[in-house]
Amino acid sequence: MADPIVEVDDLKIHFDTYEGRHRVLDGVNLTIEEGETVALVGETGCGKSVTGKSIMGTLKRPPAEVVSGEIRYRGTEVLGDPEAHDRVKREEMSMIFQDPMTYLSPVFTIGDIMSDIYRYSGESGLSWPGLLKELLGFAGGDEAEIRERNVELLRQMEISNPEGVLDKYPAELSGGMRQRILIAMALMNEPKFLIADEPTTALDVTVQDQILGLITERVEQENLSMLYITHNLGVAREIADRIYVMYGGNIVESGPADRVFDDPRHPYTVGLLESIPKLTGLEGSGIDGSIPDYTDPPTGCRFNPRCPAYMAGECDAADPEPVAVGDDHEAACFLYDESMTPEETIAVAERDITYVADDAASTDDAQTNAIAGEVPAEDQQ
Ligand SMILES: Nc1ncnc2c1ncn2[C@@H]1O[C@H](COP(=O)(O)OP(=O)(O)OP(=O)(O)O)[C@@H](O)[C@H]1O
Ligand code: NI
Repeated sequence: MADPIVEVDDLKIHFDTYEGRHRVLDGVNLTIEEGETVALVGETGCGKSVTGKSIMGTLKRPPAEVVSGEIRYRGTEVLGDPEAHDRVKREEMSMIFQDPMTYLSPVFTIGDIMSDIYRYSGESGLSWPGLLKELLGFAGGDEAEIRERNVELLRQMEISNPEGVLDKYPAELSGGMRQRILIAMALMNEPKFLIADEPTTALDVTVQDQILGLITERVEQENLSMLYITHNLGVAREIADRIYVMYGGNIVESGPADRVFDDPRHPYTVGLLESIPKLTGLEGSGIDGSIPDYTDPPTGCRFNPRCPAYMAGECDAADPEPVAVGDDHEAACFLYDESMTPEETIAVAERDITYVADDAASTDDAQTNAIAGEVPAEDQQ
């Protein structure tokens, strides 16, 4: 096993709002190893972005409050040490987002914005040309060389007319082009670790694949480690070495991508996967209940009100700890205990977890029982 690059340990994040206290992250544990691509999946509102922002150090505190936990980057605790976090962020991490327009100022050209990023990085004490020299091994650092470097970055993103694009304003470019530019910018500081938060969700289907291809190509070529946040289970399976499934602010299941998809053990994961064919076939159906109310979450396992394998007196009494259900495969569920063999856990999953059959998907009853949430709607885009 490679060394961990990022470790999240018992992360609890609450938000104080006028509606009350939102107990969102409820003890998240997550590890990303060197060179590994990890996908974080789950319905809308389950806490994926809050987790990503916590790791990136961009969560605003307040309203967010760290109730417990540690985040270690190559062994250095950063959650409680903003200076260390800033340094790591500047030198090693980058993030790409769903909506590039939020991060591209409309009044500057792409070339200007890219230059600004160098200047911002320069706040660490190095001048812009100095930083370039330092980071990119440039001998000089005059305007022409910097422009040259920007052109090269855009070319890596398969932008065919990089010179022209540098002189354009963000609004003059397509969504896909803007996302390519944002990825190029994210790679400017030569990060070692990338967080991608739904980077293709806002794009046309045909463009989604191209962007995903560009990201995975860069990740492979530069040997980056990546946390990829998505609703789209197909994408997660395609790109991830390991998957973390999140529900209501908890990691409910984790493991190698193939294992989690082929042998899901947590009732939530089972429902999530079963809801895919339904959703691609039937628009708007199969949606049931909702994620927990974070101001008043269910006691015990937060999934218990929606769970087909719910056991009264157990699931509502205590928080389930992750249990090994296979090789490097864990589920946080009272159906399993550590003494079981992987085969026994499969038998339990098959016996105790039953969702409504697909052919009943159009009835009201199925709608209240099936698990779908927003996941498939996003998959359809
Ligand atoms: N700034 C905030 N103030 C108050 N509550 C917040 C704030 N940010 C997030 N939350 C709470 O955290 C929950 C999880 O948000 P998060 O953005 O992490 O979900 P997500 O899994 O990324 O969803 P999506 O797939 O829609 O992006 C939200 O439902 C909301 O209740
Ligand atoms: Ni999100």
